[in-house]
Amino acid sequence: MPSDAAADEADRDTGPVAGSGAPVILSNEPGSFAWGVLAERHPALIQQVRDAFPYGRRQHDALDALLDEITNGVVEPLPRAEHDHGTWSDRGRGRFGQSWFDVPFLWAESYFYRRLLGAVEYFGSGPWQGIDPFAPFKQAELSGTAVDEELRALDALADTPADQRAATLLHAALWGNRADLGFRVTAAEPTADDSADGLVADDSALLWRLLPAGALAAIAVVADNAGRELIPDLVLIDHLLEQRHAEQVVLHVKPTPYYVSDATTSDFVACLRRLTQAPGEAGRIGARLWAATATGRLEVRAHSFFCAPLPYEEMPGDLRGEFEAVSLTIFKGDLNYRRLVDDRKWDATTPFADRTAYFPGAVTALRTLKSDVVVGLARGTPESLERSGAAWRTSGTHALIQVRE
Ligand SMILES: O=P(O)(O)OC[C@@]1(O)O[C@H](CO)[C@@H](O)[C@@H]1O
Repeated sequence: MPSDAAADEADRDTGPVAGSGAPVILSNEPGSFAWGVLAERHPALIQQVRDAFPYGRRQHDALDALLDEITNGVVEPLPRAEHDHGTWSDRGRGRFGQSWFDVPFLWAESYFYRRLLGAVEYFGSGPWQGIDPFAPFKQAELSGTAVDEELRALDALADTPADQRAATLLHAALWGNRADLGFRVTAAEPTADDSADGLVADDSALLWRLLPAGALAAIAVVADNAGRELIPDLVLIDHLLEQRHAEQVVLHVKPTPYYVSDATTSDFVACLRRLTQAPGEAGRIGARLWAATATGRLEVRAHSFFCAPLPYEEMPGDLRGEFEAVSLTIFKGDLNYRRLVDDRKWDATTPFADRTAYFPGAVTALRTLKSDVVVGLARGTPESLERSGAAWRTSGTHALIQVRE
């Protein structure tokens, strides 16, 4: 569990203040994507969590109160007794007392997950301490037959040439980002057909140029979802280590449950175990990764800033130092993208390099589009996507690979 001191530290040393010039995304436009998350997904999620555990009276009352607050009330501060009361008092200055719909979307979602964990006594000192309210959903996905099939498919890849395998594994990790259980609370899962021609930006050639085989670089991977996203991420990491694109990989996960399916250390362990227990190539990959953790070639870290409601431009000095120390950082997923470029209504052709100029080193985003923010598109692309009439920004049918050297 993160200490209050660590989170305080993360917030104190904040570096330059994040971008300006485009309006911050709020959730107060009925019918907008952000509005739907607060008005529909969050209440549905409270119900799902309530149904998934034999919680006691106190927890049911707390969930009722949270539901009432997010639908009819205003943002309330954390109770004084909470270990991170001070941290969130600072983060929430100017936000408490407002409607949840009128504060920045990124902040509201993040605080919602903190409050949900509070309601189920995740941070308490009693018997529910550390019980992940999303664990049943993550476990069901990880033990499902879809994962069996995905692991079996690795056998066919074992003998393909390394560059072809690299491209396939990169795409598997990219599209694995559709496997987001929060996204599935209300939206239908996109079908395989939806992804045909779905790349709106593809800097993969530059990515491989930055990672030549034999370069023995250190790489950071900022994970997103567990299960059907983290497994292809781990398979890609194994490939990078095996082919000596990287000598060391640091995998950054969340310190506490977040956005339903975001990967924590427990989820990393569960995914690695799933791989090692699989037959064939998947099992061999799992064994190699397990051994890599013991030698330090694969290291897992869980900085408190990964659950902060802030853009990465405001990252604390120690995390900045970690990214400075590697040759490339790969950010997985939609939330990481929102935090990387800042959750604002940017013109979609704003260069990705401009929005990430503050980042201390080369950076890559592998993301399926599941919220309104996007940058780095070629001129004319946003217009032609709009003409298609599809919900290309938010439905997970489109994806991007963006790189800044
Ligand atoms: O980071 P991820 O897992 O790719 O996506 C997180 C996400 O589902 O959560 C938010 C809605 O709750 C959206 O911004 C986004 O679609």
